[in-house]
Amino acid sequence: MTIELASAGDTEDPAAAGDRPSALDLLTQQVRDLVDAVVLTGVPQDELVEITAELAALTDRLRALRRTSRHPLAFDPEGVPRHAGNAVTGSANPYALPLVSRVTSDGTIRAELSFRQIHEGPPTSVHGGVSAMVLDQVLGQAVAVAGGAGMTGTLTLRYVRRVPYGEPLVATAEYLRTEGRKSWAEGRIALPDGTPLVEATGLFITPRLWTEGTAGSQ
Ligand SMILES: CCCCCCCCCCCCCC(=O)SCCNC(=O)CCNC(=O)[C@H](O)C(C)(C)COP(=O)(O)OP(=O)(O)OC[C@H]1O[C@@H](n2cnc3c(N)ncnc32)[C@H](O)[C@@H]1OP(=O)(O)O
Repeated sequence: MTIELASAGDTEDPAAAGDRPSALDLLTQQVRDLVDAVVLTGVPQDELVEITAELAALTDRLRALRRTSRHPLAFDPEGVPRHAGNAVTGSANPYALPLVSRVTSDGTIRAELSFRQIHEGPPTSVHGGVSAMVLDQVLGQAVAVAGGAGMTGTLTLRYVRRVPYGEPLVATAEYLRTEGRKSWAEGRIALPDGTPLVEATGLFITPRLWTEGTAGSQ
């Protein structure tokens, strides 16, 4: 198999890399696959011991050279914040789904997603905190695209129906209004036919420090 990689240095600038995955993106996806495999594995104990030793060696190889800075925050042409290290969207963060959002013609943030078994809370259902994390992100993106980027002040959720994993779902969010440094948004995780599973409203506050010219240093 030939894998066409983004060229060296592109990892810091997704726009420059185009649609080609970087080596770091591929590593990250491999680790996600690994995590899924760990949750579902049924291999015998002695095999688990051997695999653990191999993973420990790989972990040491990755630690041989450590980043000294965070992944940078950038904005795509639609104004959606992109951050490779983000816990929900990060292309370089194995913990992230990753969630890929776009802005629709009416300004709605829309992301198609599918949770996995690693997101399980109650048996056969997605953990409520994981749903909250996704909604925090898309609501935050909605206010950011509208020009009111901020930190979450409050996030209110209504869990309407159980959220399944392994099925296609849609997360959407709309900017509502701004008063001073406060902006509000609402959103939901729904089935593809629009049936709501979790609904959310959120207040996002642009920290005083950001308005004083130190954005991104928090
Ligand atoms: C530019 C780059 C942007 C990048 C963004 C990418 C986004 C991507 C999407 C990411 C999405 C994920 C996002 C995440 O995960 S954000 C992570 C989760 N949230 C936090 O960690 C926030 C922690 N808190 C703070 O940093 C500060 O307390 C903030 C910034 C919120 C306010 O501290 P600041 O010193 O600036 O404000 P102030 O004290 O002068 O108060 C101002 C006004 O606000 C009112 N108030 C204050 N707090 C609350 C509250 N909790 N609920 C309701 N109201 C609150 C207050 O009464 C006052 O009202 P009024 O008296 O004026 O009426």
